[in-house]
Amino acid sequence: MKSSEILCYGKACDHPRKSGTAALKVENVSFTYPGQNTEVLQGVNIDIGPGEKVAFVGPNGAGKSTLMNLILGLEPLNHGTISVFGHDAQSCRHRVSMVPQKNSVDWHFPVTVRQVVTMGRYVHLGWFKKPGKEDSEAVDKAMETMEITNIANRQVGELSGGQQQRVMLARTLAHDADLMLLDEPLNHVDIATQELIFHTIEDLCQGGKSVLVSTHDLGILTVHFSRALFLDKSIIADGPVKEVLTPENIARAYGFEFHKDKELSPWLNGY
Ligand SMILES: Nc1ncnc2c1ncn2[C@@H]1O[C@H](COP(=O)(O)OP(=O)(O)OP(=O)(O)O)[C@@H](O)[C@H]1O
Repeated sequence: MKSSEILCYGKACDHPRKSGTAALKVENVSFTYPGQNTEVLQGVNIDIGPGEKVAFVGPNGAGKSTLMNLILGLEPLNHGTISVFGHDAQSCRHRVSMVPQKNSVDWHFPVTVRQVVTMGRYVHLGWFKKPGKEDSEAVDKAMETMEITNIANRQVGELSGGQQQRVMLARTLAHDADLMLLDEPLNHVDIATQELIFHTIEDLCQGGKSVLVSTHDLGILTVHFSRALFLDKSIIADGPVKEVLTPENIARAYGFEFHKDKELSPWLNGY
């Protein structure tokens, strides 16, 4: 995926949020990439409310990034519907922001940290209007939250993996979307950055934002999430972490056989 696609938000719509509607509603979505003949998503249904923080779990190739790209409108939908706060997701792209997987961004793009974070404001501005005081303040605040103010003038290509991840999160904060899709935000980050990311997500959800976080780290589910969605082309399980994080569901999602008598990893004991 090109940086220009990831950084494109589409036109801001002025549809008010419909009261009582889900932040995200995915209904019967199936998807096949153009020119391919295998479905990568099959009959997916998801309903996420305002203020919810949901872990999105599944093996490599399960379709997590594909679904996030469909929600953001980066791929055209083949089958089913996706709505955001009661409106067709395609017409409400400014309400949704995404932190893409780190390796899907072209980090050689010659821009500074501050310029990337400011891109989060273009959805409110359009590409041709200059950022004003309010935008500048939003950018400052986002950089402060992600603790990157001291590297504001550095080129993003020169940064470490963890610093780049903080920059992409700051851009999302500056965007101030209502639904945030974070695609493996914990990859390449140290424990301090992980903690910062979790605290930030928690604050966002307390403020009514909805956040969907894809992760391969099942160990964090019980600590940081109350709800988890297991996907492997179709939804394998969806519900409170305490109920869905079972050896059977993990085995189903990751496609291995579960033996009751086999010893499990320590963090699964008790499930
Ligand atoms: N542009 C594309 N064209 C064709 N097939 C694609 C494309 N992008 C992804 N795929 C395929 O779609 C399937 C789902 O991939 P996707 O990246 O959505 O999975 P994922 O769950 O995000 O995996 P991971 O955990 O490894 O990031 C895979 O089989 C992948 O090969």
